[in-house]
Amino acid sequence: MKERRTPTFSRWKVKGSLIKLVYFSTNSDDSSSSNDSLAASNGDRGSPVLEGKLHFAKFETQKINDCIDFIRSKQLRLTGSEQHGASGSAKCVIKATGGGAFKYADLFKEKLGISLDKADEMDCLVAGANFLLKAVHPEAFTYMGGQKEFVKIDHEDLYPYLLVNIGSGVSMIKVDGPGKFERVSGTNVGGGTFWGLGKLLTKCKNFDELLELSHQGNNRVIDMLVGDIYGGMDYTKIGLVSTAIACSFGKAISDNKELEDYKPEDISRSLLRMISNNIGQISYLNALRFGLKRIFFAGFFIRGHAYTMDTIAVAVHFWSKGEAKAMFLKHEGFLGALGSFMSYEKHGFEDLKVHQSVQQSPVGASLGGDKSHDPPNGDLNENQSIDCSVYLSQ
Ligand SMILES: Nc1ncnc2c1ncn2[C@@H]1O[C@H](COP(=O)(O)OP(=O)(O)O)[C@@H](O)[C@H]1O
Ligand SMILES: CC(C)(COP(=O)(O)O)[C@@H](O)C(=O)NCCC(=O)O
Repeated sequence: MKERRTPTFSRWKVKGSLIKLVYFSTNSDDSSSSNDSLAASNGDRGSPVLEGKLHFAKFETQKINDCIDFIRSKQLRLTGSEQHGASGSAKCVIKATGGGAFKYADLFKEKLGISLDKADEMDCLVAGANFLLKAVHPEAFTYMGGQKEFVKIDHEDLYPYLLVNIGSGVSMIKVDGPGKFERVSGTNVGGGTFWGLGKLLTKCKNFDELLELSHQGNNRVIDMLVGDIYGGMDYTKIGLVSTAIACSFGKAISDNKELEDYKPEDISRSLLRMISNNIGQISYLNALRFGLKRIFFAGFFIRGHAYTMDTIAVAVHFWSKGEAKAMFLKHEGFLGALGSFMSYEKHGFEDLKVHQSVQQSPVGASLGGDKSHDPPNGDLNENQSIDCSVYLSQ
């Protein structure tokens, strides 16, 4: 497929984290036609419509030049609406949200001649989540006992829900409808904490290495379990089995060991368990606070990693006594970027309609798809595209 100059947007984050990019390309590979006549046809609503695909890519922020090269090579920018005269401007614009939209505005202007049009981060997260939950199937899934089960979302019964976005920090948002939400809580112990502490404690050089280590580790080497405290017994009266973690990293107090004496994989696993469990617990408490039964977890901390999802799901199940359900999203890390895309509305994009098949893009379609480092159970969702139509304002 030949990709064309298309409406696109991206989300930039500060150093050490990720840049997420979502862009649209038209289906046709007839490079001799102009984009305008080629891509636009009339939808059944009478609006001009572009048939194509949404693509997802991510780049480590430290490799921002790769991202710039990618955007340049694909000639990504807002063109669809310009050509329909909706914006009335020939200015090159891409939508951006998050801290990077401020931090990298000058760089994008200088290197690509592109202006970053900033969109509010919480608005974008919610718009992205609502879009995915309503338009894309399969998208949401539960994870229990190593089993992933996709959930069909009833559009009439979607709201209210709790959205927990685990990025560098964690935001917890009660969503009541399209554009109707409140950020009810958050925690500063999030994905950045796992990566930052993990880096210090294990000397890992990249996030995927740290995640991979956690896969092989044993947290019981460092964590103090209920059984360690009560001579191998459960504390049945308060509902704690002997294998429950009583105190993360607790064994390090009395082990008489130095950091070097612990295996990096055990440290990584304890850390991942500690942070995931804590997020699961705070999320449940907020769900309880507002009587919410469904909690959707997103953000790139998750990375489709089995152990992370299992810990979060077990925490929610345990604390809610099975009343609340943790759900995860296939496009977990792209909510903000997707929400940015939805905000092109003001530039003449009326609607985005998804065709129900999710396709695998050819390998290499995304420079950001650093496949070699993806964790064993992770979804390679940046390599997936979604067939869709973009309706343009008349
Ligand atoms: N390749 C990666 N490099 C750095 N962090 C990663 C990577 N993959 C996943 N992460 C995790 O994702 C977190 C950032 O999540 P993200 O959804 O991108 O949030 P944000 O950019 O809004 O802070 C990091 O703190 C880290 O825990
Ligand atoms: C400030 C943020 C919204 C930024 O989003 P992020 O880049 O972490 O995805 C987030 O880090 C956050 O919600 N932190 C928790 C702050 C708190 O409630 O304590």
